[in-house]
Amino acid sequence: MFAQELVLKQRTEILHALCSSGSAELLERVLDLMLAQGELVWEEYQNVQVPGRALYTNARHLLDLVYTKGVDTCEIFLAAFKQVVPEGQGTDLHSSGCCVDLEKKDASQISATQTLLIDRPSLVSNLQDCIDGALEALTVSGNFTSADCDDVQLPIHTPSQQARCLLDHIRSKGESAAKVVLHHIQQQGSGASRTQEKLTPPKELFKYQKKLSSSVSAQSCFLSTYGGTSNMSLEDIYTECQLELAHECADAHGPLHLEDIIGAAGTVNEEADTVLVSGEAGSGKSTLLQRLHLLWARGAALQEFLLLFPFSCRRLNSEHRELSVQELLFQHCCWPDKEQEEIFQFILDHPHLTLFTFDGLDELKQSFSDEHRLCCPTQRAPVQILLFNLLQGSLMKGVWKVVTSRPEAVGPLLRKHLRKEVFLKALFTAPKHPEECHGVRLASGAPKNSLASSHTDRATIVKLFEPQDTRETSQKGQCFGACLPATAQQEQTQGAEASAAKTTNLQITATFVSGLLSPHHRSLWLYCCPSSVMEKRIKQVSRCLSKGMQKHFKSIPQPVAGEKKSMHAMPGFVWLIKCIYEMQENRIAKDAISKLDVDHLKLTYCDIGPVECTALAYVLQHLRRPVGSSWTTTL
Ligand SMILES: Nc1ncnc2c1ncn2[C@@H]1O[C@H](COP(=O)(O)OP(=O)(O)OP(=O)(O)O)[C@@H](O)[C@H]1O
Repeated sequence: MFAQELVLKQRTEILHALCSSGSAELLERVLDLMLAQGELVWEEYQNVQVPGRALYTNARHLLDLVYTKGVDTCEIFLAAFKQVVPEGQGTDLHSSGCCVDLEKKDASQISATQTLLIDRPSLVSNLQDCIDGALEALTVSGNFTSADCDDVQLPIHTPSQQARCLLDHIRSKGESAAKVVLHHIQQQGSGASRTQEKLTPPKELFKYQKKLSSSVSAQSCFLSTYGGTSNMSLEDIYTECQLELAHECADAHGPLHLEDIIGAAGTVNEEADTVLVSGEAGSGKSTLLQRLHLLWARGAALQEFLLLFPFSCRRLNSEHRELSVQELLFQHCCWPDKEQEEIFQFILDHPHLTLFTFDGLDELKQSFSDEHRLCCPTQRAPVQILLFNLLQGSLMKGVWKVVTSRPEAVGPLLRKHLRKEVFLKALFTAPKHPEECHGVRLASGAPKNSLASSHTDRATIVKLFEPQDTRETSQKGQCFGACLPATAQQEQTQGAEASAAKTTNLQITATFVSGLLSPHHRSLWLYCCPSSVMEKRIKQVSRCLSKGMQKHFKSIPQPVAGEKKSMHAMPGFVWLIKCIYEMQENRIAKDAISKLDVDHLKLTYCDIGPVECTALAYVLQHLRRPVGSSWTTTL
């Protein structure tokens, strides 16, 4: 009760101490402390701090509020008052000995938005020195508009009021804005001292940053299915994956998150700037990178980087010109409309604000070598040489690089240039929507066609591919088409209404099963069915594939007079070819293709990638006339 009485009895003195200077600073600092302690909720704070109202009125309002909230709040108020108002300013409160100590709450386990509240008093003081930089970072990341900046920078605001106003705006912007500003303040504390520089990006850089992030966002918001036949929103299907540091690390607590890929945990070489994300085939490396790109472009992660340049090693293979790093960045990722030199110079001057990602190092035609050294960013060289020099840091030292690869493609030569390595482990994760097979990994670290673990209940896998309605058999029919007996074909007709997504899933399953039937994997079946049954199934499937092919060939229209007979490979044909390839039985390939009688096979517009090419080569080598004067393959 004592604290409450003091607030009442010393009201005049408290008001005088807080307001007599005419500046709102003391009152605002008391409010900061009370917010940080959780003694005032946001609405109460706003009710006290009414802009344009007399300072004394605001202070009176606070005293009324504190008094009505009770003795605990009064104690916290008095503690805040003592901390803010210098001793001997007309009150006896400093000697009253009635108040509690203000606690510093633990901000390590909470969100960035909560941290802004809990650390408000110190953030207000830290921000005063870097308001401009913080506003720039918030604008560049797309969290603040120029109107927000104008609000903060109103000439009537003192520097501390600008800081408070900025924090208040961030509250309405959410977690990503809070992270940006916290990171910025942290950089000013540690990063700025590292470089002893003030960040002054040229105007044109902001425009370029905007163009780059919108192009990265557009590239990364859809994910192709593994079969490459359709696109789905990454946001809808993305499932968190399991990451693990390659090296034991004392400071790693709890699961690793996407952003930890760039974090300090697991660092083995402080001097290196390249992080390797390794994982088996199909474990989700490209998808993870795509997710990182999308989060960055939307301002939700990696906001410490102003620029992010995504590269695909597969695509780099087809770049046959010699390029400089500048040309590589601008021609392969995003072209600056103006001031290219100025923008590139900014990147060179602030390498730690740029991130390069290279997806699929294992797909690069050349394996990593550090023989050909290059350190001049304007010197031209083959792109592989540029890439190797970027990874080892002889070019663009200080720029962060994240590279993904299957583990077998990373040798000791590259390993010595790695800052750290993170393993991507596949998870058995249920998809967000039952009809999607995305997000389902069948085995951690297993090859695509081994059983796309013993810990998994087989029924779970089967269930994931099950259609959700009663037309189950009919949809199976879609997948195996001509392979089924007449009754099933009837059902297939009904199944034609089933969605394309389900068909794709079933096709992937069938391709997967074909792989399991290959001589290499056949032994795996022995755990679940006797070999006589297996043999029967293999015959059945090869008959089905052969029939499927014949049916396809029969549908090829006869040539018009005077023209060669030609066939356009349709997705169904390519799928059958892939199944035959997966089965790895020459006999089936030979049998299936023996009756193909066309002079011209067109492969345009049917999504032929490296996997499809390999499968086509495997099967088409058995053509009766594989290369002939009348044979043309258009790719
Ligand atoms: N996190 C995820 N959430 C949902 N689906 C995913 C996820 N990761 C992967 N997938 C699915 O698995 C497929 C294969 O993933 P991805 O291409 O990323 O693997 P990868 O490790 O890069 O394979 P590779 O080594 O063959 O290049 C994707 O097309 C996608 O359908």
